[in-house]
Amino acid sequence: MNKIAVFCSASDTIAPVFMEKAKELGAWLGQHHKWLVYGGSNTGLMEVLAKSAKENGAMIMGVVPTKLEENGKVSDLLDVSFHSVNLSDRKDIMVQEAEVMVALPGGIGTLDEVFHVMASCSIGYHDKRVIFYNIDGFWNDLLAFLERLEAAHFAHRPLKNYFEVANTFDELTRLLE
Ligand SMILES: Nc1ncnc2c1ncn2[C@@H]1O[C@H](COP(=O)(O)O)[C@@H](O)[C@H]1O
Repeated sequence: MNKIAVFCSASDTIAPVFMEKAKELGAWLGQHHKWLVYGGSNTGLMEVLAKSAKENGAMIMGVVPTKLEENGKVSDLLDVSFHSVNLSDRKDIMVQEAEVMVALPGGIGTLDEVFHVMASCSIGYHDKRVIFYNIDGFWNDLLAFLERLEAAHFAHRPLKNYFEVANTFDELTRLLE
């Protein structure tokens, strides 16, 4: 896969382990000549990831909503930028541009992106998957909840059709190669 979207936290105050793992992924993207497609913000895991990716040779595509521009939060690292009107068309552009989406730890913005991709896949808009990068078991509770809702027949097809889980960096890179 060549174009990889990453959803991840915009927060600067999360635990250092998440920053380190984002940096490691960024370096891998660069060393393997990938395109990073992401939210284009200059904060949190997004900036750490993009900086490391760029330093290692990746091309950086940011999908930037107008609000982010108005608030002066756009990263200087972008090689290509798409401008979106809001968060809804931003997600569509990211899905359209990337071949796969990786979910690093994040908050409601990241959750919104993950569920958008899985829901739009579930009704046939695309066949792209989310990979949950489960750093330090960050996604365990959400994955358990998804299992519960599937066991109670709230899923129309097996949810494993829409996502994969990488518990280690090696597992993640194997899925991305
Ligand atoms: N206001 C936002 N700034 C940057 N990125 C955003 C914003 N709202 C949604 N996003 C997207 O969601 C995540 C970051 O949001 P978190 O709530 O910190 O998880 C990121 O992937 C952005 O593309």
